[in-house]
Amino acid sequence: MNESLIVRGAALVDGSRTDLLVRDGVIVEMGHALSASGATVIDADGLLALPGLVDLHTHLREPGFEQSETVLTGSQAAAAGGFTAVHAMANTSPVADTAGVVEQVASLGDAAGYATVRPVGAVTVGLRGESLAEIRAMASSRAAVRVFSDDGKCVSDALLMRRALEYVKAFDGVIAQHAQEPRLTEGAQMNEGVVSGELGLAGWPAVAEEAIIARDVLLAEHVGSRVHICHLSTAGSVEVVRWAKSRGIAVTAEVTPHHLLLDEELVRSYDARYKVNPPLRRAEDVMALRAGLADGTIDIVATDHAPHPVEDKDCEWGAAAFGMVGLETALSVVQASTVETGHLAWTDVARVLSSAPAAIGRLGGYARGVVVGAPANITLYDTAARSVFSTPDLRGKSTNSPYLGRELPGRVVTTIHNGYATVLDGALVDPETVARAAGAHRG
Ligand SMILES: NC(=O)N[C@@H](CC(=O)O)C(=O)O
Ligand SMILES: [Zn+2]
Ligand SMILES: [Zn+2]
Repeated sequence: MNESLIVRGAALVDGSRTDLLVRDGVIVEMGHALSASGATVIDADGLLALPGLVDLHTHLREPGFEQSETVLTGSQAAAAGGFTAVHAMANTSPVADTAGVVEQVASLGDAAGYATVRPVGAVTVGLRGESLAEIRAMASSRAAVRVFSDDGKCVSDALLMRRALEYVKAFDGVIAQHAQEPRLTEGAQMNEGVVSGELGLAGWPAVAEEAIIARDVLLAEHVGSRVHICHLSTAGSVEVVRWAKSRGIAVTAEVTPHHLLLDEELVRSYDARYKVNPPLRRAEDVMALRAGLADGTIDIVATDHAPHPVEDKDCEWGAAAFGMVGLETALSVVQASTVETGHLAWTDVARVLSSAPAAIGRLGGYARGVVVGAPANITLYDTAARSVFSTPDLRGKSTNSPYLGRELPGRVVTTIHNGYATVLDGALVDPETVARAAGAHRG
């Protein structure tokens, strides 16, 4: 295979303009007026070339919940959002707690070809929090799992958490904790505070998140291992992580796009599209999360894309499932909540949505960005576009987006994964073409 591609006149995050020559899945040359015989030319005039986005926290739902999402449809949603790699959470059925399941998920991702799919392994068998899963077998399997999480559930047993941290240290893995003290959140429906009091909904106190984070950074320090905190949602969580980093603890943290933009006032609508775990918090928390991302306390933005079928969302608040889809809107929501507010520059966006999550997941070449010699994972983005987000913009199987009907900035125009296009001019490239290109890339 000697497929070549020229991306013409893209703006890089540092503001410079360049052409990019891509051959056999690698960026081989950057400069002006590049040419190559037989190359496909993509006009990127006026577009920003970001490194392909990497999501550390995606729910793809396969195996087991294919009515909500599959590896194929979820990676199509990812490509539409400018992602070229996703980490698929383990709360499937069966749970991804064995080498067999993680290898199955990775193979489905390879076959689809829309993004690199890295399975996350469960920390405990069946996510039950009772005994450790086959962490070592998943790490040394073909799927080479490096991120382990019981996400959806908290590893609340301190001894199990300690043992898990000790285990992953041997192969440079990381435990991604869903920080939710279960006893403090029994029956919880929304953030605990003034609004929950007014609405008469059971509250979810900030301390339930912060206490687990405090415990786990201390355990990580004690063991000398890496810990990652999923979906930080409170000002206090930012404070705890800031303190831990100041002590040199190897902690990394993520925030979701929705926690950067939306707050608990939306729950007054009783619209279950706003029901999510952890819950939308106060406006002060949103501001603290933006500040924490800006000063580096929070390392990355991760979508927590959580598809649910209509019947689990189109119902009364108390009965509805927790979770929102977020792959297609992530970059636009980050633009609205951090770039347009002056918290981040585009170089920072490239870091928090690509190189930093790639580094945490130990995704080699992905951490390098748009440079000669790096794998050609490139997202061409129109920062000046503005449009009302609507159902046809959703490319996954589920429609539980809180942004439907909302005006958002930016548009993903083209996504290039391993040197071939998965999205061209805003449209998904068809599955057969993508699968063939992916197969050719694998050789
Ligand atoms: N975020 C959610 O509200 N839901 C997630 C689980 C999780 O991320 O904790 C899901 O799997 O639906
Ligand atoms: Zn979670
Ligand atoms: Zn999740």
